[in-house]
Amino acid sequence: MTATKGLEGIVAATSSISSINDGVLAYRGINIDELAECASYEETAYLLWYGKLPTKSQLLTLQEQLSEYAAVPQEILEQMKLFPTDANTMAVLRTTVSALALYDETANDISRESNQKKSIKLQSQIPTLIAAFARIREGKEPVAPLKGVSIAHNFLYMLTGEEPDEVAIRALDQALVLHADHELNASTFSARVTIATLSDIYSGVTSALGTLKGPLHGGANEAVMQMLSEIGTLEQVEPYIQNKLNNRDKIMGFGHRVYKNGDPRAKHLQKMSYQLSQLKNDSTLYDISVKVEELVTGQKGLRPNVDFYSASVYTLLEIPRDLFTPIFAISRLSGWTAHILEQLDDNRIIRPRAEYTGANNQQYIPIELR
Ligand SMILES: CC(=O)SCCNC(=O)CCNC(=O)[C@H](O)C(C)(C)COP(=O)(O)OP(=O)(O)OC[C@H]1O[C@@H](n2cnc3c(N)ncnc32)[C@H](O)[C@@H]1OP(=O)(O)O
Ligand SMILES: O=C([O-])CC(=O)C(=O)O
Repeated sequence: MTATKGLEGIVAATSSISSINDGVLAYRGINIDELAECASYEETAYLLWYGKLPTKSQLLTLQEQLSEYAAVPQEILEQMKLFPTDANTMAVLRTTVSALALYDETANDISRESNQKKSIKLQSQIPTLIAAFARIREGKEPVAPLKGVSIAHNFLYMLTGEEPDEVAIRALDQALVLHADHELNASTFSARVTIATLSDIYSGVTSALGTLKGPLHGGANEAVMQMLSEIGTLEQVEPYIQNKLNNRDKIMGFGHRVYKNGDPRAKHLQKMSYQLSQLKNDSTLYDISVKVEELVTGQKGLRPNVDFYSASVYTLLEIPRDLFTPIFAISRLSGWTAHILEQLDDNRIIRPRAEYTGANNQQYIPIELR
C-alpha cells in the first residue's frame, strides 16, 4: 500500500453537483461564468440543492423560507456576549453553528426532508450569527434580520443597521455565487466524511467550518489582506514579494491543487475589485494586487486563486478583515449541504487506509524500566 500525499489526483467520490474540467468550473453543468453574470446567490443555492434552476414561484418560496428562518435563538446571542471580544471569528462561527443543534429538536433527524429544511435554515442563520458577533464584540446589540431581502442585502444590513447600497449588495451577491461550491475541496470532503458515519447535518457543517478556517483553504482570503496591508504601497510590492520568494515563503491567494492555468473565478473577482476601486476613487489596493500578481505569476508561474482578489473586494466593501472567511462560509454552506444530501442518498462510510511507516515488532516495556 502506497500513500499519495494530500490525496492528490485521487478520485474519492462521485458527485453531480459541480465539476472542474479543463479549467472550467460548472455548477450542475452550468458554467460559473454564466452564473456569475446572471444568477443571484439564492438561485445558485437552489440549483446546488435541487439540481436545477428554480422557477419564479420556487425561488419565491425559497426566499420566504430564508426570511422565516433567519433569526437565531436568543440563548446563542446571550452566549456570544460571554465570548472574548477578540475571539477568532471562524471559531465563533464553528462554536455557534454547533450550538444551534442544541436548540433544534430535529437536529438528529437525518431524513432527506429534514436535512433539506435544515440546509435552508443554516443558510439563513449563519449570516445572522456572523453579523451578531461582529456587533456584540463592539458592545453593540445585534440587528434583527430584515424580511424579504436577499442574503447579501440582509448580511450587510445586519452588520451596520443601515441600508446597504445596490452596488455593495450586487458585489457581495456575485462573490457568494462564485464561492458556493467547488467539487471535493477540503471542507466539503470533511463534511462528507462526517456525514457518512450517519452523523447529523450540524456536525457535518461544524467539521466543514473547522476545515475552511485554515489559511491553506478558506482562511487564505484573510491572509491575503494581511499581506496587502503589510505591503502598504506600490513601491513596497517588489521588495516584499522578492523577499518572500527568496525565503521560499508561500504567497497567499496563489496556487491551486486542481487549477494549474488559473482559477476561473479569479477574473470575476478582479473585475469587481477594479470596478469598486473606480467607484471609490481609490485604486491603491487594486494596483498593489495587480503588481503582486505580475511578480508572482512572472517569477513562479503561479496564478491567483479565488481568495486573492476577494480580499480587495471585501475591503472595498468596508467589511472587517476577520469576516472574510466567515463570508466564504455563508456561500459554501449551500455547497456543503448539497454534498451532505448527496452523500446520504447513496451512503457508504468513508474509511481509507494508511501506509504504515512506524516501527514493527516492538515490545511492551514496563514503566519502571523505561
Ligand atoms: C479556496 C481555496 O482553498 S483556494 C487555495 C487557498 N490557499 C492559498 O491561497 C494558500 C497558498 N497556496 C498554497 O498553499 C497551495 O498552492 C495550495 C494549498 C492551494 C495547493 O497546494 P498543493 O496542491 O499541495 O500545491 P503544492 O504545495 O504541491 O505546490 C507545488 C509547488 O508550488 C509551490 N507553491 C504552491 N503555492 C504556492 C504559493 N502560494 N506561494 C509560493 N509557492 C507556492 C509549492 O511550494 C511547491 O513548490 P515545490 O515543488 O518547490 O515544493
Ligand atoms: O478546491 C479547492 O481545493 C479549494 C478551492 O478552490 C475551493 O474550495 O473553492
